[in-house]
Amino acid sequence: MNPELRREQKRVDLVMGLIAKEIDRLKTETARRKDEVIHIRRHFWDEVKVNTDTFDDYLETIIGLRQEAQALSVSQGSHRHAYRRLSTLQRMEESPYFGRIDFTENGESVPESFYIGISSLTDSAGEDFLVYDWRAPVSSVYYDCQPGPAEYATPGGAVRGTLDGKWQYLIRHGILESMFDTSLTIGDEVLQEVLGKRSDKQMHNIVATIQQDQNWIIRHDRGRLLIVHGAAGSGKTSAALQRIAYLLYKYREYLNADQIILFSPNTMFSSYVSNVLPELGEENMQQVTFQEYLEHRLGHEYEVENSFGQLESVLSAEDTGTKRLRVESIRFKSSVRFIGAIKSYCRSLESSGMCFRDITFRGRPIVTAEQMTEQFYSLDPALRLYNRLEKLKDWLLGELRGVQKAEWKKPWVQDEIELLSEDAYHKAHRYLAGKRGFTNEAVADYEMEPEALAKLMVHQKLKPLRRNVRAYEFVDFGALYGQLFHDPAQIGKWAEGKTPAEWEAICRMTAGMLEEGRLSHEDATPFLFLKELILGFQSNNTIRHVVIDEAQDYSPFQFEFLKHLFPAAKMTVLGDFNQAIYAHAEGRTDFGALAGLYGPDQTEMINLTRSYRSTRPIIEFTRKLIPGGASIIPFDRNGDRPSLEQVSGYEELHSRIGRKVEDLQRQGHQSIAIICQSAGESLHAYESLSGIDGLKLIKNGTGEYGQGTVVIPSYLSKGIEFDAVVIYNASRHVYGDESVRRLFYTACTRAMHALQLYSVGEPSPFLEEAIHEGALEI
Ligand SMILES: Nc1ncnc2c1ncn2[C@@H]1O[C@H](COP(=O)(O)OP(=O)(O)OP(=O)(O)O)[C@@H](O)[C@H]1O
Repeated sequence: MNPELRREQKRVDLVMGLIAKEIDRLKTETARRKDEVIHIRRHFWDEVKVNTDTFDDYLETIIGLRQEAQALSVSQGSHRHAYRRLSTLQRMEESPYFGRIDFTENGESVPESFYIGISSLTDSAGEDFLVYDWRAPVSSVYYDCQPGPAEYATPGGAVRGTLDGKWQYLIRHGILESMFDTSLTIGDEVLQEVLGKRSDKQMHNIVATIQQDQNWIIRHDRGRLLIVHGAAGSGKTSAALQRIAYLLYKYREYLNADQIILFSPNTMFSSYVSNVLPELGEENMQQVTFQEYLEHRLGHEYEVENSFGQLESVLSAEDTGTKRLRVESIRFKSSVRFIGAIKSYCRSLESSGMCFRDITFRGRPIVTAEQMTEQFYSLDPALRLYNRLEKLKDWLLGELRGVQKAEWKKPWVQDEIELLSEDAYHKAHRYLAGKRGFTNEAVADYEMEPEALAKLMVHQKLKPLRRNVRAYEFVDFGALYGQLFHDPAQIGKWAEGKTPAEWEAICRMTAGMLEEGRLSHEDATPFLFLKELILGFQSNNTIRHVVIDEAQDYSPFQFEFLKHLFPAAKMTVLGDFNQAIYAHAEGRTDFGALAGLYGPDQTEMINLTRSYRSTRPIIEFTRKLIPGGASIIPFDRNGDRPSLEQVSGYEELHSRIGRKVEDLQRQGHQSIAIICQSAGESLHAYESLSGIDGLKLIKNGTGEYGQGTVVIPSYLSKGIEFDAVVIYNASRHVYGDESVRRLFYTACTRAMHALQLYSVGEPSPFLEEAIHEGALEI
């Protein structure tokens, strides 16, 4: 061992010793805190005397309860805090730090060494930092600067000085295996090693090798909207997750993980990325898919198609006319123009056109839709729709009180009373006794008046109606949305005459679906938008950051919607238009239109062009599949050239894939994906390849990303990666239409180390350039 390594190993030993001591202390502390929590929970009610006899007793009970709950919450908080620190230190036990900078601050004569790791660590006196958190202000020098003049921002202003040198450390279980002088580029050696590893079933943090442009994204902190457009594998998801960790660190006093929400493309992706923040000692942010959100808000009234269903219906449409109609419908209903049309429609509802539902009781209408319309439009027209609906709601509740008065003497009430079960009868007795002031012990003394019971009976029967009125169920949103499509010419005017060519047919198609209780994916967001415009947006003010991954898949409509939904939040949007697989994005190549969301002053954009996921030969191939692909820069990692085998039929295809998978497994690839275009093709492939050991079929709704060999539809493979990818059938028949080019590109870019394509018959025209230029072995 050379003297420098020996010296550095000594330091590692010192730090490891401190970590071990701190871990011991925290183990004792977490055990103690845990006991404390269990004790408080177990004896919670022993400590609180519940007495509500007098107001003072009641008050004392409440105060006692509060104190106990507070003690429990403090203990739980301390336990959580100690436990999290313990987990972080246990991770640091594997590798206490990964980098070092020597920085001489202006005015000082000797450089100071800063060691950088996943979290800070001070000496036992708590005075000197032995390790700096990668998110600390000074650590940005490590990611951003080359030797020479350097500076970093702190809350107190910029600190200037000279960066004298920069090192990368490879420490495993306390042993310093190597250290590199990385003054010029950050750890290409280490990056090589990290990227050359086999994939894992969960994504890992990249803090040891964050690149300069990624660091810019992570630390960017100006304006409302940050847009990242980056090539496949350029680290967008990684940068987004480390950015969340950074924000949680920087604003730890005001921000917690629950105030950040990540919109992910599907639930499998959510599970795939859920490890990164805990690995960095942070709690996970909230994760949701847009579909989950839609379903949550739309309830069960409609059968709501999901985005994959929409894609499948376009992919599998046999007849070109139906397909064109659907694509046109999707594109128009996702556009900013349609948002404008819906807003105009809403304004028109201020003077006429509201749709209501009759309120019926015991089979007959007690307030009709016509009465509601009359009442609604008799209200002050200066009031907003929502305020008028509130007034209408109060009026309806009044009408229900009138019904109650009118009904209690009717014979049906007596009939119902006679049918009451004993239990229900006693319940009513207890309830009325309580209302008359009888205490629990004296309930038996109360003699129930028949009149009170009859009134109670009617009151109970009307309860669901009152609940529905309070929830604005009397507004017929389905009819309101459907009405939009009754007069194709009117919406044309609102959309400034820019409706699609087959607009009338689209209107008929939409109205038909709504009547059948179905809501297509492209209608779901506009439907909800209309509802919210009328009822007032149910916004969420607690969320401070919204991160949208795979953002090319969101329509302008969805962005507008999210902006309204999270009015207090900043947004980070990450995507790649070369992977835009949905019909609404056809023809769109960048996020230019998004700048209008918060205005140019509040918007920052960055492009990532270097790609890390795949070997150089794979990237040299995939970038030939898309226009402008030449600007994608591969990270220099060796591997075999992707190869294409043309077969004459499915039988041959399946036997070749079987042999190839065996071969890949033998080479040690742990995750192998056979990627098909659609769900139908996946099922066919899965059934035909059943001879492959442990083969799994991934379907929409598969919640966990596992390892092994899988068959997966192209659109579900978004955002994730595999050691080796087999493209099931890259033929002209399957990937011949320009509309699926991006889908094909997405599928091919999932491969980290090996990529094999098969084609039954003539290969896809997308491959021509790659074949011509020798990027694909045939
Ligand atoms: N700086 C880095 N250091 C180490 N690994 C990195 C770095 N940047 C990216 N990677 C790795 O590259 C792979 C791709 O990263 P990621 O999934 O974040 O890219 P992406 O841009 O979101 O890709 P896509 O758009 O194709 O889904 C991951 O394995 C990630 O760990």
